[in-house]
Amino acid sequence: MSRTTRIERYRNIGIMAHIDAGKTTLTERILYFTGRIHAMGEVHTGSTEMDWMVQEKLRGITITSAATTATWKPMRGPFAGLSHRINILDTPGHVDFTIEVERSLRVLDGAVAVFDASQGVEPQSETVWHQADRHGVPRIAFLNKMDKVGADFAMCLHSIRQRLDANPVPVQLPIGAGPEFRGLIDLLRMRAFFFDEETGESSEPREIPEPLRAEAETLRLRLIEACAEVESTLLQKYVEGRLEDITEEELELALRTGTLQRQLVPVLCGAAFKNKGVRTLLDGIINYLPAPSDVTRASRDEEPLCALVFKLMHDKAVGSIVFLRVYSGTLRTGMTVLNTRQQRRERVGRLMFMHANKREEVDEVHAGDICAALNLRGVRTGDTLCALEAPVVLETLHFPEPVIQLAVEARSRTDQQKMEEGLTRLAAEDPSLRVEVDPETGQQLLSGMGELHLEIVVDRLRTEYGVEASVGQPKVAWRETLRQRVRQEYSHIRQTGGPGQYAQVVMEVGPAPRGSGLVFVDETQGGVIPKEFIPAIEKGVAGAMQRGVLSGHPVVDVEVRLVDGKTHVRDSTPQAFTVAGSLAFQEAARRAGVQLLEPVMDVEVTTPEEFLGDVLGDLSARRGRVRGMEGHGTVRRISALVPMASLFGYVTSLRGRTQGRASATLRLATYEPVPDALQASVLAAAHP
Ligand SMILES: Nc1nc2c(ncn2[C@@H]2O[C@H](COP(=O)(O)OP(=O)(O)OP(=O)(O)O)[C@@H](O)[C@H]2O)c(=O)[nH]1
Repeated sequence: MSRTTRIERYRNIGIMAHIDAGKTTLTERILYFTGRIHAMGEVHTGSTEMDWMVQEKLRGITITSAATTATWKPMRGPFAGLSHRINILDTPGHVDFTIEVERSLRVLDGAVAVFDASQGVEPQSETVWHQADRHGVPRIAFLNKMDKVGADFAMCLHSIRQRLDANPVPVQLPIGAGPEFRGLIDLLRMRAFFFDEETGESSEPREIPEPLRAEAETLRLRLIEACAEVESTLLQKYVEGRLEDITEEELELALRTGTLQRQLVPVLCGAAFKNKGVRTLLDGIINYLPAPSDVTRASRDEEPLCALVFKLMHDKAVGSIVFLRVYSGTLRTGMTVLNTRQQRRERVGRLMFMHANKREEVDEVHAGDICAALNLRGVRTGDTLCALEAPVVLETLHFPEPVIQLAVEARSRTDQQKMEEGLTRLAAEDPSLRVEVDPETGQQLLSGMGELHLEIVVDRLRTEYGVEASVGQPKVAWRETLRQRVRQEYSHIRQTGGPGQYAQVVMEVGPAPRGSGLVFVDETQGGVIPKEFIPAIEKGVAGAMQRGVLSGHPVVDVEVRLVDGKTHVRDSTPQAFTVAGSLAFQEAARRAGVQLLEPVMDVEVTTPEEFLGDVLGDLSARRGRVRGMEGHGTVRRISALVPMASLFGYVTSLRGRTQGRASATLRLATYEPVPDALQASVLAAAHP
């Protein structure tokens, strides 16, 4: 099957938002308007097409970023009347699932940021916005819930400017707000549209209502100014005062250029729930967000294949599903490709497009496509698949560090096996979940991004794998690092019976800056240790760091300088040097002194003013340091740094003390040294 839609007419987009801003409802309406589904699901009845996993239905929140495809012909703008293909990557709004946001951002070309118009920018949208900044993703903003009491267009623009440091440029002005939200003024055409209350469809264009004329004109001028900063021809007309010569097309194109260059963010609004503003948003997606060919020049079908694996999923019926974004070339079933990261060849089995929980099988996919492949066995998230003759490695995904740990134990021997299998699959799907076995207790240890994250893993073990597990108390995922620099000599010599082992190393071991992991430098001279043994030594050090020295938690941020060593002609082997590296490091770490580090979270609490004192008192009792506070109406937003160790159950306790009216988001800010008294008690608990 050859390409059906030209690559210039693709839009690979994500929809990002704070939890409850209406992302699922909006996605659903988009699928409805683009003819993909015929019945509209409602989130509260648990029937939406995107939220298809059981837990998602039960909890009403979006966990998995499913990819889905839709077709849209914009009514107006430079692409009017042309059929476009929109691939939507759903991204969750909850902070415990940043990995999902991160992997979507890695493969999408543009995004719609959805805000609750009565709230403005909320903490999680801020986090996701900055993640998108890091990935250089062009965005448009959609102010949803304009029908809600308290919806405030001007407040939202202000908060986008202030909190996101962005340049919001409204292309619409709402007519009324809250229950009075009746229509939109199109600031490019300077016409008004009114909604049908039943269907949400807009009327024929009309005159702008007199009371809104002045505001519309001010905003249009603001729009022209923003476009003039992007396009010099517009600037000319603007400075010469020839505003009436500026055409709608010129403005559309300047808005597109400005969005692609990330100089501005077009702002649209509506109420997804009532179908209001969804069609104009779809037009906006096509008109302002980039095609794959705007982002990567080489994205052509004739180029050699290059694709990124951004997600793995296990499906009971078909087995492992690998989600791919094709950057260039064509991928066909039966083709052999190279997985450059794993250094192995893969034969491509079945290929398909995913429409939420339905699948469309195809025999080839092209540059720009987001698709799923079955039975690619050795593939991991972040791998690159490419043509055998043109190997490349794409930058992999950034996996967040886990902050908490949970021991789980199967209730029976048969469950044990099912649990191991289930955990292996869940960890393959979710690289932010780590699974290991506690060497002392033999229990499975799960490490993850937060309490909710691990709760869901345990829940999935039960519902998808039928495993009843006993779950321990969640613990902090501590880290160790070294207190000072030491010089360490170590000889590993075994010469009794059989082939001997001989390896001697001399290294300087000490702390390295936060976030550097292991910095290993070979400074040996004159070939005292042959080059082929150096990686073996590094492997030994890395293994010892992973196992930890005092508490069984990994050692991080260490510099190791290999300065000297000795070999034996017959008895020196890579294995002997790995052992020497490992034991030298352990000895050095003990002498240098181990400092326990703890994850410190960035906590953002939104609370009604009346609970402010109580919330602050509680944060300080939890060793929290308040960094900032701001108010919006009677609602206060507090930002604080709090150690993970004192945050267990925080969200539940916060709800309890504020009658369910305050909310909080937590994300890892940094690792900090643990106070000595606490370190002593953690170590005592590790070695009772
Ligand atoms: N008043 C009003 N409510 C809306 C609108 N859109 C969505 N909602 C409601 O807001 C709530 C949250 O909507 P969702 O679509 O689940 O939000 P979400 O952002 O997908 O939430 P998560 O998946 O949990 O991140 C639901 O109760 C919706 O019915 C709207 O336009 N107006």
